[in-house]
Amino acid sequence: MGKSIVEKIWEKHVVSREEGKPDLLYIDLHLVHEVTSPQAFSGLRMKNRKVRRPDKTFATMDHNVPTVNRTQINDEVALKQITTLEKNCNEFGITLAGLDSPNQGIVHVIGPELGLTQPGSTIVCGDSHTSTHGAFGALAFGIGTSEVEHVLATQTLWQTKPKTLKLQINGKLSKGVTAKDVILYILANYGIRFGTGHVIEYCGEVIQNMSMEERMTICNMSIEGGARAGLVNPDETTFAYLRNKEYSPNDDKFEQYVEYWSCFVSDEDAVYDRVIEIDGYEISPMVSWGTNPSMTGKVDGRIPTVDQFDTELERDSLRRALRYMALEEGQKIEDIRVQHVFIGSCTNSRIEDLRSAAEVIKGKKVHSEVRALVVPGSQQVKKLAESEGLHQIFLEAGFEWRESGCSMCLSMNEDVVPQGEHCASTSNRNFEGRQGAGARTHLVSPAMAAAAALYGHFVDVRELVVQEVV
Ligand SMILES: CC(C)[C@H](C(=O)O)[C@@H](O)C(=O)O
Ligand code: SF4
Repeated sequence: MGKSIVEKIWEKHVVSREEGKPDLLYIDLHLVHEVTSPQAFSGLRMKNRKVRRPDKTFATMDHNVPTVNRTQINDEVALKQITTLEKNCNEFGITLAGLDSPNQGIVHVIGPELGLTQPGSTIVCGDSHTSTHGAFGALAFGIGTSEVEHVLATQTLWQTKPKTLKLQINGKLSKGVTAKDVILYILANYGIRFGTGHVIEYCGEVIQNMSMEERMTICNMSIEGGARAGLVNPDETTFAYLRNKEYSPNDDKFEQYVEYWSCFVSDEDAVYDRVIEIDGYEISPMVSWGTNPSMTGKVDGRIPTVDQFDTELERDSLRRALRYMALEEGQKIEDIRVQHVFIGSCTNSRIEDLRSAAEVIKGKKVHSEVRALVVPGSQQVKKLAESEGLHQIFLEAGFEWRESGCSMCLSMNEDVVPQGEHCASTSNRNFEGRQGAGARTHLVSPAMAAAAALYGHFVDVRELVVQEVV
């Protein structure tokens, strides 16, 4: 019987196994950020322990860094977390991409772009969106702060073997439909719990045709479907991306690595605990209208009505979400007005995301009632975008062009959506208060966010594409 990539990576990393207990897994890469690491380092210090593999540990600061005047940190908690991370990295000998580093950025953007994220490896970080790295065929998952301490001290982690879910996306995507729409469509159709206890293996023609950045967007949001992680089998696209990255294997060893990485690809006859198939042609540009990522619909559709649901629980959760969002049941999604647009986050802040938004707004102006921000995922993305002149396109249209970080994805810095206002956001979570107390988030693709910035409400980006051709 064949094996799936998850089983192959797992078997390669088990250090110790005992009947009835979780397995002890070896961890190849531990990524660290300022929010979930302070107590872990304090724990080490109290027990007088060292970091076992500082060379397999890499840190950056992203969650609460300012995106303007980066050296001027006004928030006390943020300042404390940032200086604590600097001190900890210094003391424990860990490489840090700090605020003055050209490699600084959102932890899930910089791992891949530096070539730290590699196929067949186990990757952890005290952050739920670690699933992003699965795009490279790595088993990558978020861990809690006590586990961060365990990994720092031992380079291993106790884990129960997850179940496997094969999610095959057949056919092609229509023009104007992006990776973000694919994952939002999946969440809209299967809910926020369908992946519980599983690692999702994304495959099929749509995934094969995607760039690494698109695959990252999909794997990133696996966690919103409850999954432990999400991944894609490594292929030529993966290997091409990894060539010449700072921490990728050198040229002379690269082919050997490609051979090694290829061993992890799922066997044709691999068996999965669950299989889901969807059709790429069915997917439209999507907009979330509610307070979790599954409360999402097609841009040319309507918000559901209460009588469409069978149980009182579902009807209640719809009513509650609509009350928070100040929207009506049955309302047309295109009629939802937005006052803010945020292009950024580990879901959609890479160069292809910025290019796709820039293409929509080029030569046009942001609507007079909209405030729009672009926050590149990393300093490298920012620099590349500037070398292509994308920042000019954004600035001329009336967008603000910021420094890299998590920013308005969770508003731990000063980038906050005011109470009661709506934001078209390329991030991954739309929970109550996520972008500020009383803020109302709508999850969309970068192209859809850009279009909303121009019109002040949601518009079907496919129609813009068609109009331009005509
Ligand atoms: C701060 C961190 C623990 C958190 C996470 O784990 O996801 C954050 O990144 C988020 O997106 O909500
Ligand atoms: S960008 Fe958002 S989702 Fe990603 S790590 Fe930062 S806060 Fe979490």
